[in-house]
Amino acid sequence: MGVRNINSLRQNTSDIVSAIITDKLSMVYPNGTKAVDNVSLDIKNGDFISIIGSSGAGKSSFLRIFNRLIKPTSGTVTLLGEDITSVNGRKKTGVRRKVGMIFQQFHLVRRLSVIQNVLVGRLRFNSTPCSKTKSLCSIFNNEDKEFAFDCLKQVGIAHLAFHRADTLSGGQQQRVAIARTLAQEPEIFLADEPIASLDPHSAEVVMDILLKIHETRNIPVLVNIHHIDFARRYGKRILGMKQGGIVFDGTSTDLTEDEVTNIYGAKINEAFGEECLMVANYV
Ligand SMILES: Nc1ncnc2c1ncn2[C@@H]1O[C@H](COP(=O)(O)OP(=O)(O)OP(=O)(O)O)[C@@H](O)[C@H]1O
Repeated sequence: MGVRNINSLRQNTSDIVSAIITDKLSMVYPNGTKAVDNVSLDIKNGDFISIIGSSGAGKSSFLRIFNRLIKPTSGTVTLLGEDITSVNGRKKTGVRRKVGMIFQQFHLVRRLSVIQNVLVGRLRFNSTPCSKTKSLCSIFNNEDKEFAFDCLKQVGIAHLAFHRADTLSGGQQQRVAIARTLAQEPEIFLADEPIASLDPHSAEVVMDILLKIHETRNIPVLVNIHHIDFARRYGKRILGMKQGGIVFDGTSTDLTEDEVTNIYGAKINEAFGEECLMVANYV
């Protein structure tokens, strides 16, 4: 199957709200590397998307444009009805609040407790200046603290709230990162290789949580995943990236072996890596 035409997609799903629309989006790094190449897509609130592709295909760069961690070099991105292609300052901060993101390497403050890490997600709702002499918890009101606890409950680790972040397992730390993202009340959820460092069981727990977030909040979730089995199992829609372009846009049923071979080319082994085989044996 080829890339779906943006207009036909709009017609098919006209009753569902667009969360992200990209039009001829490209990203060329200063050294000349074209990471994203002319991508036009319509992403709906009802989308749970697995993005697959070999290392260097452009998956991370593509996601990072949506919370404006990087600025595209041409084309446009419309996010929740607003053109965010070139926003700066407060508007860019507003985009970062609306678009939550987790990463392979959790990015927690290791020496802080779990609940303090989650409260970091509330910082953008809090106007109290955070000085070195004030502890992080003291600048938040009870409502924020209850909210943070509730986020931890949603990822099943409220009992670990007062543990130091660096005493947790990788899977637990990723759940803290998800809770911190929930605390910012995102309208779009991005996950860049969220399970790449996790054991098979933890990987499944994390993917189940992301799916639940999508279903209960009706927000789009876009997940970069290296391995095909997870992408197929969880993605309601799968995007295949190759050399910065989208070469596949369809369901797991549409994703034939030929499509997988086309997406990964000579790097086909990346699609069925060791971790993936471990998971396949485990489930
Ligand atoms: N800051 C940067 N400066 C220059 N080139 C970059 C930069 N970041 C990424 N690239 C290049 O852009 C291309 C796309 O990289 P990107 O990380 O987006 O791909 P990816 O599919 O996410 O890869 P991986 O799965 O290995 O993370 C690659 O060729 C990469 O080397």
